[in-house]
Order: sequence, then structure tokens, then C-alpha cells
Amino acid sequence: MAVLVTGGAGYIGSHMVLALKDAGRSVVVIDDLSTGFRRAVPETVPFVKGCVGDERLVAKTIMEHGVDAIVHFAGSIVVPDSVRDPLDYYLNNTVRSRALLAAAVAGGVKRVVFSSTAAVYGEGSDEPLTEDEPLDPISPYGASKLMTERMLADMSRAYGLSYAALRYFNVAGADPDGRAGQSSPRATHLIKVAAQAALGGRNHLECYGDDYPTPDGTCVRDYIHVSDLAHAHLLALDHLEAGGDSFVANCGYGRGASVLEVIDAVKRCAGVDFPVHVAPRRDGDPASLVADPTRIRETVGWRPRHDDLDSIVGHALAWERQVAERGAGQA
Ligand SMILES: NC(=O)c1ccc[n+]([C@@H]2O[C@H](COP(=O)([O-])OP(=O)(O)OC[C@H]3O[C@@H](n4cnc5c(N)ncnc54)[C@H](O)[C@@H]3O)[C@@H](O)[C@H]2O)c1
Ligand SMILES: O=c1ccn([C@@H]2O[C@H](COP(=O)(O)OP(=O)(O)O[C@H]3O[C@H](CO)[C@@H](O)[C@H](O)[C@H]3O)[C@@H](O)[C@H]2O)c(=O)[nH]1
Repeated sequence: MAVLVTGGAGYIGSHMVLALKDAGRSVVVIDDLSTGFRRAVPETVPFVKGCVGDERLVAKTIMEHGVDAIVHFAGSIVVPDSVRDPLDYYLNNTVRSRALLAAAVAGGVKRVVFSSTAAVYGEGSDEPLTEDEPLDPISPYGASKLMTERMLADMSRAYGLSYAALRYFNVAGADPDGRAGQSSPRATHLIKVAAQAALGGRNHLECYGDDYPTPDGTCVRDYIHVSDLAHAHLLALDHLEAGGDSFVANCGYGRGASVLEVIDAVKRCAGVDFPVHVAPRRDGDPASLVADPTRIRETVGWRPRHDDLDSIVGHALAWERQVAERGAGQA
């Protein structure tokens, strides 16, 4: 039986494919390559180029590869883009997830692990957020993901499918062995962009807002290493396969870093300085988002291995050097 990884050519999905292969699992990837890279998926892994909204293609993939579990990463991920073009986000993240899930039920798939997000919590809080926090997304991105969570909850009751919805906080870093990383030259994530600035790929970095109600005025986020996150998915799948109940859980370390603290860490680890310009606040950005990770630890026994901002930044920089050596967009 195989695990279908949607969005497996993307940043987090490619790390999940490695984690599954390292664990000896059979994997098949479906990805439309809208933001992913074919070369991010090892040649030994079957690859289907297409959209998760294509119910017939998904049904064929499930049947041909004997898929009994899906890890669903495919989606659109840029919060401010979702504010500008909400319908695109509801289409790609909600409507196409519905098609994928319909094909999954029809094809007898019994388990789904879903990429959800801290953006379902809305404005956040000064305190670490538990899963019981009110769900009140302030961006269409967060709302589009919450709708999929709700579809899964309803489906599990109606069809007996079990699921884990993992609410990621800010994912960063790269495979410690240098096999995968964030490859998109147009990526907007802070650590990626700061690594590009440190290596000369950008001439400056913009800090979006320094007047937030946080200790240094810049937004606070809980940065989680992408390999720790992939490991959490593996454990979630094991839990469901062992007959464990469906669950929703935060994935973060329980500690926040401000934009300025991240920039300092990147400058320190790279040993270079680069200009930082304060710019206006970005639409859809809550002041502070920090996870309470108790539930993921207790439910599946997750123990992070890279819970350290300098390690995350160090791995992100190492990957960015590979990207730079191969030429922009060729990683
Ligand atoms: N990166 C983060 O900090 C973060 C935080 C919270 C949640 N997430 C979620 O994690 C998931 C993966 O994010 P990522 O950072 O790896 O992004 P990414 O853009 O690198 O990966 C997404 C992948 O999905 C593919 N894709 C997009 N729409 C598709 C479709 N309709 N059909 C088939 N393939 C499609 C893209 O080509 C890409 O390979 C997303 O669902 C995102 O919402 C990411
Ligand atoms: O050039 C930049 C890029 C980002 N930021 C700030 O850095 C913080 C982090 O931003 P970013 O790395 O873009 O991540 P988020 O917007 O927090 O969103 C990420 O984290 C969310 C969960 O917290 C996920 O849902 C999203 O998919 C993922 O993109 C925010 O305060 C941004 O305003 C800057 O100041 N300058």
C-alpha cells in the first residue's frame, strides 16, 4: 500500500517524501508544479503531474498505486495574496481539497493527514495558542484551510475516515543532509528572504511594520524546522494506522522570535550585514502567533530534534548556498 503525497514537489512536501522513503514506505506524488519543482522529488518515487482538483486523475492514481493514506500539502500559501485574490484561495485550497477528498472516499482511502495552519486562529495572542483557541481567521488563506479542516471532521463522522489536521506555525530551515529545501526564488517567507539577502541575492530586506504590540514592535512567530514537521506527519500517520482517533494539533515549538530577532540570527550565522528597511504593515499579519505544542507531543509522542533558531537558520543558509551555486531557480 502506498502513501499519496499531494504537493510533494513543494517545500514541505519534498521533505515529507524523504521522511517516508527513509522510513521504508511506498510513496506516490501528485503535484501540478505551480510552485513546486519536479527535481525536488527523487527519480525513484512515482510522480503524477496534475491537479488535486482533477477527481478522475486522483481516482486513477489511488487505484493504480494502491493508495490507502493521503498526506495533503498541495495548496496556495501566501497570506497577502489571499487577501488580494480570495476566490483563487478558496478554489485551490478548499474546492480542490473537496475534489481530492471525494476521490479518496470513493477509492477507499482510510487516512488523511492535512496541512493546516496557525492562520486559523486569527489575531493570535501574547500567550501560546492551544487548539481550543477561538477559530477566527483574519485572512482568506486561513479561512480556506479551516473549511477543509471542517470537511475532514464531517467526513470522519459520515464515512469513518480518520484524519489528522496539523496546524503548522512558521515552517523554515532545510533538510540537515542538504537533500531538500525551499527552492522557490519568489518565496516570501522571512527566513528564506533573509537568507537570500545574506548571500547577496537581494540588496535589502523589508521589515513589515515595527509598531505592533510586541516587545520590539515587530511580529512574533514560532519557527519550526521543516524536518521536525515532516517527522510529526510520520508519527501522525503511524497513530492513525494503529487505529488512533482523529485529531487536530498545533505544530510549533512553543517559543516565539520577532522579525528583528530572526534577522539578527541570519546576519550572525551568515557573518554578514545587509540593509533592513522598515516598511508598512502587510495585510493579514497578526502580531503574534506562538504554538502550545502539548497536544502533538502527547498524542503521537513527537519530540523535536532541531528546536533552535540558529540551527534552522544554518540549514536554510546551507540550502540557499546550494541554490545560489546552481543558479537562481535551478535548485
Ligand atoms: N510554509 C509554511 O510556513 C506553512 C505554514 C502553514 C501551513 N502550510 C501549508 O503547508 C502546505 C505546503 O506548503 P509549502 O510551504 O510546502 O508550499 P509550496 O508552495 O512549496 O508547496 C505546495 C505544493 O503544492 C503544489 N500545488 C499547489 N496547488 C496544487 C494543486 N491544485 N494540485 C496539485 N499540486 C498543487 C505546488 O506545485 C507545490 O509543489 C500548504 O498547504 C500550506 O498551506 C505551510
Ligand atoms: O520580507 C519579509 C517577509 C516577512 N516579514 C514578516 O515576517 C513574519 C513572518 O512572515 P512569513 O515568513 O511570510 O510567514 P507568515 O506570513 O507568518 O505565514 C507563514 O506562517 C503561517 C502560519 O503562522 C502559514 O499559515 C503560512 O502559510 C506561512 O506562509 C511576518 O510578520 C511578516 O510580516 C517581513 O517583515 N519581511
